[in-house]
Order: sequence, then C-alpha cells, then structure tokens
Amino acid sequence: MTEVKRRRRKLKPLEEAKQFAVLKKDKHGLEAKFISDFKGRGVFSCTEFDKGDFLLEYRGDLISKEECERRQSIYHDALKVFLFEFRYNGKLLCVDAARDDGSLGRFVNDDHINPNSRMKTICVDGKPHLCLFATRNISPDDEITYDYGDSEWPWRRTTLCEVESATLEMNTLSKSEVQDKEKVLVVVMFVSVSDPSVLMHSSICAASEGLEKVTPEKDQLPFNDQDSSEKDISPVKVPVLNEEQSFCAPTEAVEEVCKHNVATSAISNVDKCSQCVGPVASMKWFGLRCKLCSCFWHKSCYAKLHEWNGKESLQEVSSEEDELSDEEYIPESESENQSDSSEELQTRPSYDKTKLLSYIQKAASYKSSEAFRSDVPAPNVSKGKGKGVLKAREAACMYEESDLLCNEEQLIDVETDSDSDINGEGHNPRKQGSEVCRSADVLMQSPRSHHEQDSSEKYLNAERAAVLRAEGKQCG
Ligand SMILES: C[S@@+](CC[C@H](N)C(=O)[O-])C[C@H]1O[C@@H](n2cnc3c(N)ncnc32)[C@H](O)[C@@H]1O
Repeated sequence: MTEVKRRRRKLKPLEEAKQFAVLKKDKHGLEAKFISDFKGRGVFSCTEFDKGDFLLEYRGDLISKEECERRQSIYHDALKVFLFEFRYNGKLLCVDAARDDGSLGRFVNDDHINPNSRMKTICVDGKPHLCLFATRNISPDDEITYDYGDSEWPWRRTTLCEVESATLEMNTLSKSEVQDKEKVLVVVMFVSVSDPSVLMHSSICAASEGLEKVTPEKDQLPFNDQDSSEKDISPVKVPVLNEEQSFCAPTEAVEEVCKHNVATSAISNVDKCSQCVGPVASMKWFGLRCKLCSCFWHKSCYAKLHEWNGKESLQEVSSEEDELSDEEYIPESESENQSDSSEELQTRPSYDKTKLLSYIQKAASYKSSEAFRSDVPAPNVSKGKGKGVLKAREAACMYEESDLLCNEEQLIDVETDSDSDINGEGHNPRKQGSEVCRSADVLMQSPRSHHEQDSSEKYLNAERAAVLRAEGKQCG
C-alpha cells in the first residue's frame, strides 16, 4: 500500500484517472483494480478480513507439467504469468488462469516482504484447489498479496545497489536522478529487462518454504465436507521453471507455432501489441487477438507483420468497432469479460479452417463425460459434439463456489519442490493428464451466472480450450 500511495501522488492526470478504477468485484468483499502500468492490476479488500479467513481461489485449468510446458511454448508472454506451478502429492501440476473467467485469483500480486495472505491447496475429490487465506487481519482498501516464492522476480530488484550498477551501465543518469525513487523503478525496469512488458512474462512458481499447516474454521472454507483425504506435502526449495524458461518467449517462436486466428477485440491496457509493445496510455484499446495463442496486435501492426490488407477486413467488422481507431482511449473502466467483444474477421492471413475444425472435432470426440464434472448435466447436447462441449461448460459456469465440497483437514500448503515424491508415486503423464483435465473443468466455474457472461466470448474460450486439448492430446 505504501508504494501504491507513493506512486499515486506522482501520477500524471491520465494515470490518475484510470488508477484504482474498479475492474471487477466479487461477492466476498474483494475487487480487482488497476494499480499502475508497472504493476498492472491487483486485488483489494473492500471489507474486513480476519487472520485465517479464506479469501479466494486461484482458478483455472488444472494441467500436468507437460501440458504446462506445452502451453508455455505457445502462449504469448502476457499469458505466461498466469501459469501457477506447484507440487501436489509428489506430482508437478499447474493451474493455468490465462483465460479470464471473471475470478480474481489471477490478479493477486506478489509481496515477499510483508504479504497478508498465503496460498494453500485444498483437496476436493482428490483434486487440488489453490486457495488464498489471510495471514493477518486485513482492512478495507488493503491490497491482497502473497509471496510468490523465493525466485528472483524482476519487480523485486529495486535495491539502491542494483540501481547504482544500472546507472553505471547506462551511464545516463545523474546521482540526483537515481535518488528519485520514482525513477529508480524505471531504471530497474529498463536495466533488468530490455522490454518492460517482460515483467509480465514469468510463470508463477509458488514456494511455501517454512509454511505451517493451517486449519481454518469450517465456515471459512469455500467448500463443504466431502471426501477427506489429507495430503502431506513437503516445502518448496527450487522453482519449477528457471527464469530463462519462464521469461524467454520470442515472438518469432509464437509465430511459428501458431497459425493465428484473429478477431477484433477490446483489449486491456496491460496486454500489449506483440509487435510494437504499445499502447501505454489507453485503459482499453481495440485491436486484434489471436483466439489460439492470445497474442494481441494493433491492426496496423498485424497488417505490417503479415503483409495483410487490414482495410479489407475492417469493412467486415461491426460498425461499432469501425468507429474506433486502434489506439483510441476508452474512458469507461469495466470488466473485461463484459466488454471483450470478439468478432471474427472474415479475412485472415493464414487461417487454416480445415485444421481448426479437425482440432475441434478431435477435442469433441474425447470422452466428454470424463472431461467435465460428472455431476454437471450437459443440457441440450445436440447436433455437433462441439456444441455439447459448450453446453457442458455453460452448465459448469452456473455452479457456485459453495457447490464444491471439502473437509477442513484437506487444507495443505502449496509447494513446488521438484525433488520430493512423498507418496513414492511415479510420474504418469497420461493418467495424470486425464485426471487433471477432468478436474480442470471442475475449476472452470465463473462466479457470474451464465446469463451475465457474453456467450460468444464463452464459445470462443471453449473453442480455444478445445483446440489446446486436441493439440495436447492430454485428455484422452
Ligand atoms: C498473476 S499476475 C498478477 C496480476 C497482474 N498484476 C496483472 O495485472 O495481470 C503476475 C504478474 O503481476 C506482476 N506483479 C506481481 N507482483 C508484482 C509486484 N509486487 N510488483 C510489480 N509487478 C508485480 C508481474 O508482472 C507478474 O508477472
């Protein structure tokens, strides 16, 4: 909070205007707000929480280590930050929260000095859920933070020593400039990484060294009693992925892997154009998003990149979007889900429709009953199996948090130690893959009702997930 308040005083008018605009609010007294271009969004309390209270779940697809690595290789850097790797029962797993499902867990920032919460795993039906609990009393307006672990995260490099060496290297700043704390941040960003957006590129490798086991009151848990099976997990010592793997994401590699399938989209200002890494000022901007790899571009940048005649396609998008230029500032602060209109373009540079269709068909032909919650009916599953996938997801989205059940003794610290295998279980990717994919859909619930969510966006998300599954062959 201190940093936030300090930064707030020095903000320019536009920054000031967009800072702390509420982006999302949940019903449990938390909300996501934009903090700064440097830190992005964060989660803030809008009520009192007591030490030990459950705060939120880090929701997303529960995937295997192999699938995590695969997604890392195709994801845009801005999405990699949502891959949360942890060790559970001797297995390396990952929760991928890249898809914005409306939940707030994906926006919680790191604080290794004075965090106010801690991540634990809660076992439900043998599947881990990452849940955040308050480690001290939290007041309204406090930012919720936890310790991402003992990696050298770039944003932690704000010591004077680093700044001084940065100054020497750059040989451009005077001593007095370095003493300005506001500039210190910029210097560190500039020296630590050549591209500031790389700050958003690291996977979260959760560490929980020295964490004690916590047993909260039953009513503090997001789940009710069911299927108690306590897991003992050793603490983390090494991050699962080293920085090189986590931070290395050349655009060229993404280009090679993905035959982009772009759609016009309202894009959050923390997501930058893959080509020019802009814009820096808009709250939201209109551009193109690849539905497969989730790269973003200005239309003009994309056109240049692919020698594509953007104008031709622009005629085919909705008139509402025609009125907006690429970098146009959109003053309203709103939930991304609400505003993310994804209208597919008719003309695409390298879109292989047959291939995409075959991916979706492959995905649909998986045992869908296994791939989704067994207790979630898939109403009106008719015609194409692809549609069935969508319906099942919609049904899953209707479930509330309280529909998931868990015993209080199922609470376990999150750890990412790759050395230990407590239960002596061998790593079985295939079995694990099918297990985790089913579980992934348990986790894919939205706190909003399915009526509130834009159905076309949900379809696109389901489609993208189907493509990812088909490519990964993890859910067979
Ligand atoms: C899971 S995301 C958290 C939400 C993120 N702020 C956003 O707006 O999407 C992790 C990313 O947030 C940023 N972040 C987290 N903690 C931070 C901190 N203490 N200072 C600056 N940036 C931070 C980093 O870019 C990191 O890669």
